[in-house]
Amino acid sequence: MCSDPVLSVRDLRIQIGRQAVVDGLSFDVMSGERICLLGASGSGKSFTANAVLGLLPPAATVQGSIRLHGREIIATPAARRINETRVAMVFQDSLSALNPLASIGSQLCEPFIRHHGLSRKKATAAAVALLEAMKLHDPERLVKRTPAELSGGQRQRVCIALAMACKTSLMVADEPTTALDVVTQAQVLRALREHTDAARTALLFITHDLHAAAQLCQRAVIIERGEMIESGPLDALITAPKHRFTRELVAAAHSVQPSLARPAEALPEYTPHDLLQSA
Ligand SMILES: Nc1ncnc2c1ncn2[C@@H]1O[C@H](COP(=O)(O)OP(=O)(O)OP(=O)(O)O)[C@@H](O)[C@H]1O
Repeated sequence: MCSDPVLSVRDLRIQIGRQAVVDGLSFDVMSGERICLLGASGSGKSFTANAVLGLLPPAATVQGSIRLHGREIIATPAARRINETRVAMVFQDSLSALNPLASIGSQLCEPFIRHHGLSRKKATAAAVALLEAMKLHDPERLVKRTPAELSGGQRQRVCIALAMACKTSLMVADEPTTALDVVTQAQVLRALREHTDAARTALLFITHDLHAAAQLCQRAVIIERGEMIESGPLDALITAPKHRFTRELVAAAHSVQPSLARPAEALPEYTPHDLLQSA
């Protein structure tokens, strides 16, 4: 891992009217690193993600600093970002993230054509190869379908493929597995892990789910009511949580799945059959 952060957030403050929804948040994401922003519902995770993406609502006032490769981007909305400061994104709702009227193929081709200058033919080949790498069955047929013709898990892997096609150095994934069943969650987390590893893409993973975070991330920033309460290597936070909220989070996660701290590399490849067998 190189020593310069890809993303550097300093004293981030976001207000909606008089309410502070993010209050003095600071953290770094290093090159190729996956970190999670972990907190309860309403703790300010999505506002932080949207500030990094340049997607804050007009009603929000923002202060502090967000640097991508050293360039200040806090006041630059997504639409005005240059190539070097673009951030790829994956959202919870894959159906609304994709254009319902356009084929999967035409949506996946767009970044290859627009940002990487490929011909339509080469872009289609690249799109098919990317879907194959996402372990999606029969990608040649899949590219001809529209989003509504796919399952939630297939669609979310298309969204990850779309984010990877943008070839940015940072990806933000906001609760990408929350709406999925456990088997599909594991597939999507594996796709995120393998592809960010392969492309050395840094990941800011937004979640309230410690299990999902433990499968994907090396480091965590824990927030409560818009403030950072604890941060560090995820393994250390799981084995020796310091803050009350982190302790509660770990205890609650252990109560549903005791083997929480398994390293990502050791995770089994779950199939529906395995889960049924172990039930
Ligand atoms: N449009 C809005 N106007 C005023 N306050 C808002 C608005 N949208 C969200 N909030 C408040 O901002 C705070 C942070 O919201 P945010 O969506 O960032 O939380 P979160 O941690 O992502 O929650 P979740 O896990 O439920 O998505 C919450 O207290 C929420 O009530």
